[in-house]
Amino acid sequence: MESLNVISSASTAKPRFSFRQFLKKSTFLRPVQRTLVPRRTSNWKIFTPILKAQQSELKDGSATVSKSKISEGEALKVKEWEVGMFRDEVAASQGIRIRRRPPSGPPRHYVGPFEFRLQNEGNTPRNILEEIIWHKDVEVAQMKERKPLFTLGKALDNAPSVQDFIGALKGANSRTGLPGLIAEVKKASPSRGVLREDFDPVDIAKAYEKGGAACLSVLTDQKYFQGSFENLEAIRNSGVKCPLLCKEFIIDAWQIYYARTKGADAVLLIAGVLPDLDIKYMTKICKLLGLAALVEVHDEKEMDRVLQIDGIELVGINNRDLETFKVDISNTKKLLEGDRGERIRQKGITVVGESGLFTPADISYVQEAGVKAVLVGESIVKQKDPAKGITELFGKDISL
Ligand SMILES: O=P(O)(O)OC[C@@H](O)[C@@H](O)c1c[nH]c2ccccc12
Repeated sequence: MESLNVISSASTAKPRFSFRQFLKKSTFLRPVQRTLVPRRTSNWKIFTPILKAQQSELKDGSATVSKSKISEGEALKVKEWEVGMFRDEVAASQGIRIRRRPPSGPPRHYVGPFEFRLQNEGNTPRNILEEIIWHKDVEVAQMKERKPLFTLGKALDNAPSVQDFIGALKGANSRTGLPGLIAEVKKASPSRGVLREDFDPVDIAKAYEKGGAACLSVLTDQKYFQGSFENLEAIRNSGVKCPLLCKEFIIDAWQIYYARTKGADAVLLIAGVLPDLDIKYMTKICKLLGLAALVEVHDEKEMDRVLQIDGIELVGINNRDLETFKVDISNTKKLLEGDRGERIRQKGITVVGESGLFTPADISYVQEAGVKAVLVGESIVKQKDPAKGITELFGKDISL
């Protein structure tokens, strides 16, 4: 529960009721109990009109026409959700600490004779991940304005056909007996700075493919990772055959459609950022577009949230805490132990060990923990010849 600071007294008059009574009466202090979707409502019921609206907007820009078919009650729920009302409250109730945007304006609440301010409501991000998300929120709004969904229809039709991302990982795993490799094309990161000065994304992608990578991950965030959608597109058009993961901070379904127009075969969904309903909705859009969704978790709580969502096939365990940058590869093991690991196996989920993998011993360690794939950036992107870097990472040539 947030603590409260009395920052000033709006009136010198004596309060009409005690401080205790006042706390009880003030509505803004009560936890928000509204849920956006009644528990029993099937998610499809809500998603179907939105997905249909998106489809018709893509076809002829007529989203408003089909949206009018939504019943009033549903439209209200959809609206609430679309505009992000109460989003942060819903997210917080699921243990998500990342807020979507800075709380704007002076956060003053006039209740009774006092003026109150909730602590921590300043417009300063709490950590780097929150800073990235706040920046992304503005960036996506601008991109959407420049290229609304209905303008993407043609580009979607002309996009290169989708490659089977999960199939490629499983195939590599059974061919080599080692985890399938997703090799990351990453120039820089907020935690490690610039990883490689002479950075040619296409050359690196080709070297990765030659070295035996099953799939590639391409950073598209510009500000914090020095990546771009041009890099993704250039790699797709360069003759490289590996399926491509668009490594982006997705907060809006529009980004998934956009990633597909640039040739993505998979997208990343970060559970530490997205509430359950967003994950459900976005994985449905991925299915519709033929994309794989790599749902990333970092702790037990996020893993448990993801495990109660149906239809998730690919889960990444990030060994790096995106809020503190601390890396610990035993995180992969911890999240795959006991009952949790058993449920993951029963559900047939392919698990990807992510971040901080540098040596053959690291690869064996996460493989023994139960992963069928790994996502590696730094240790191979830094090598003069990234293909050789892969051989060194696995302790053998996996291209054969
Ligand atoms: O460079 P590393 O430590 O091998 O990590 C790669 C990848 O796991 C990491 O880049 C990553 C994992 N999840 C992310 C989410 C956003 C940005 C980056 C990431």
